[in-house]
Amino acid sequence: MLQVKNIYFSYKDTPVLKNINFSIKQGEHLSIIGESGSGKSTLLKLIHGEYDLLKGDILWKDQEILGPKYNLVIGYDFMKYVAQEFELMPFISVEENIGKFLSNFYPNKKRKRIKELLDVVELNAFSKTKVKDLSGGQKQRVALARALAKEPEIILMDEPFSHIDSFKKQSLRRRLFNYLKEKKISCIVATHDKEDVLGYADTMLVLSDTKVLAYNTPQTLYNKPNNALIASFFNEYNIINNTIVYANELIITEEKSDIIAIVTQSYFKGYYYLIEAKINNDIIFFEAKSSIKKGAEIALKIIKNTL
Ligand SMILES: Nc1ncnc2c1ncn2[C@@H]1O[C@H](COP(=O)(O)OP(=O)(O)OP(=O)(O)O)[C@@H](O)[C@H]1O
Repeated sequence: MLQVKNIYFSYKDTPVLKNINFSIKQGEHLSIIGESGSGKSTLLKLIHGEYDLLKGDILWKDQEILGPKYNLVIGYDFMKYVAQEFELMPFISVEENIGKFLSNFYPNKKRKRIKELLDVVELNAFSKTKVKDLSGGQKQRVALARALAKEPEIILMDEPFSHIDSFKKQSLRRRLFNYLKEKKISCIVATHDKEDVLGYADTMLVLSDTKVLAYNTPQTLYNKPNNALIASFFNEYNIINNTIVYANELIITEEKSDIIAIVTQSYFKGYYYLIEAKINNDIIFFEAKSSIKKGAEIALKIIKNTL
C-alpha cells in the first residue's frame, strides 16, 4: 500500500504542492488529473523519490520513499516510473530494450517474458527493430513494456498514451490496464484524457492551485462534479441556476420551458451533434440528434442521467 501523507514541495520559492494526502492499495488504479502545470508530474517524481520533500512522508508498505539527499541511487526495485520523456537505448532493438534488466540466467524464461510484454504493447512485429528507427508512439510502447518487465509492485505513468495514435490507443489502453489489474500491480496515471480514467481508474485525485481539489471515485466525481474544473474534464458543461449541467443533460423539449436558447453553431460529433447556443449573452452547449439551423429558437430541459 502506498501512503502519501501531508506532503509539501517546491522547486524554488514558489510552492508546487501543499498538504497532499492520499493512499492506494495493492492493485488499485489511481488517476491524477489537473490543468497543465498543476503538479501532476512533480507528484509522480516525488513518489519515485527524485526530489526531497519539504515536509510529509511517502511510504510503500513499511518502506519510506526517500529523495536524493538520503539515497544515492534514485528509485526502488518495486516501483517503476514511465516519464513523459522515455529514456530508451536507441541503438539496440526493441526486444533488447525490454529485456535489458531481465536476468540472462534462464534464457527461455526471458524470451517468454519479452514475448508476453510485446503482446501487451502490440509490438511483436518490431521486436528486432532498433529503437532509433521507431516512431514516437512505438517508443512510448517500448518504455511501457520495459517498465513492466520485472513486474513492479507499483507503476507510475505520466501521460502513458500521449504519443500513441487513436487507432491503437483504445486497444493498448485496455490491454495495459487489464494486465495491471490481473497482475495486481498498483498504478498511478497522470493524464489529461478522460478515456484513461473512465472504466479503468478506481480513484481520482484532482490537483488545482497546489492542492487536492477532489479525491474520490470517477463515478462520484462525474455524477457530482461540484466544480467547473472537474466537469470540464469529463464533458462540455453549462452552469444553469448555479448548477453544473453537462451538455448531454440538456435536451430539446416540446414542453413549456424556462430555458430558451438561440442556436449559433452545430458541430458534428459522430453519433450526435454538439449544439452551441446563447441564452441572453451566455453561451451554452447541448446535444442533439441532428444539426440545427443557426438562429433557431429552442426550448430545453434538464435531464440528470446518472448511472
Ligand atoms: N525542474 C523544475 N524546476 C523548476 N520548476 C519546475 C520544474 N519542473 C516543473 N516545474 C514547475 O512546477 C510546476 C508543476 O509542473 P509539473 O510538470 O509537475 O505540472 P504538470 O501538471 O505535470 O503539467 P503538464 O500537464 O503540462 O505535464 C509548474 O509550474 C512547472 O513550471
